[in-house]
Amino acid sequence: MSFAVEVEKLTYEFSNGSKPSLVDIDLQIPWSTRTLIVGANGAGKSTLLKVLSGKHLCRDGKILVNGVNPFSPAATVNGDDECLLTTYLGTEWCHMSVINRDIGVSELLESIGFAHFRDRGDLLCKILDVDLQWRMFRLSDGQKRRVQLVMGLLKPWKVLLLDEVTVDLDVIARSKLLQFLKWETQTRQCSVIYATHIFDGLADWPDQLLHLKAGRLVDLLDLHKNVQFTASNDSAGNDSAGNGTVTQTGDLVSITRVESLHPLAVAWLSQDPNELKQSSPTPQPNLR
Ligand SMILES: Nc1ncnc2c1ncn2[C@@H]1O[C@H](COP(=O)(O)OP(=O)(O)OP(=O)(O)O)[C@@H](O)[C@H]1O
Repeated sequence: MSFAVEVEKLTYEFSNGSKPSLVDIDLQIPWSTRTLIVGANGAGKSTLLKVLSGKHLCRDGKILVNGVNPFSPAATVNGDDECLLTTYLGTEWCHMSVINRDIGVSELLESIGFAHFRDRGDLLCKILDVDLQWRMFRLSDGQKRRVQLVMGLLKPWKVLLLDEVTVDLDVIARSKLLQFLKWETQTRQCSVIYATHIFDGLADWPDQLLHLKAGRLVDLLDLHKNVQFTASNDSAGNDSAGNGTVTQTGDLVSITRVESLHPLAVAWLSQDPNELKQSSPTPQPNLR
């Protein structure tokens, strides 16, 4: 199969929506790659990930994941019962009720086939520092999220759709998780698509960057070809707060000083429509 994901002329509108949440999207995501989706609140990131996961039926446009329509009941990985076509880990998944129950972590993991995927499960527990002796109701939010991630990633997938599920993780756990996902894409044929507002530690993680703006795909950058980080400390290259700045010459985006995608996300989003900005002035605090 040539691409992990192929999308043509995809337009999607919720049945109760007043306008389409995704408009005329064309996209090809190669195998063994990591894609980051950048966009303002409401830009369509979650909707795109859910459509790709087969959660929403999309009548307009073509969507293929591993060559099959992810909404189709027959959307499985040909000849491989051990691998899921897609895994979507998003907000609703984060709120699964079982994580607050008085249940042991090993019992919880056994109930979803830990024994069958023992090597992968042990590796995930090690990476996410999960102790099988823990009891769920005694854990912190971040520890619960780590157990959930072990559960969500236990069964291998062809395409992983991550909808900002790392907010509760400490920096070490997040970094190890990102390294694990990178290793996965390098060692078996799979791809990861990750929507996030947190750009720390991501500079050398993605292969490509998508920018969604009001449901449209407005930028698609190949990180290896179109983005460079320059080491210059010269003040002309930085904003007043000393953060990196972004300049674009043709297809090449240069990010100065900081090796981070944060300045690029800020540059993109600062040009995006923001209904709040247009409708009312920012309220000023009353300091009297
Ligand atoms: N269940 C729904 N019913 C109707 N409209 C929806 C629904 N979910 C999302 N939308 C609309 O679709 C558009 C895209 O929403 P989406 O959740 O995909 O944005 P997002 O980029 O993931 O935003 P955020 O960064 O806030 O998570 C928004 O205009 C939103 O109001």
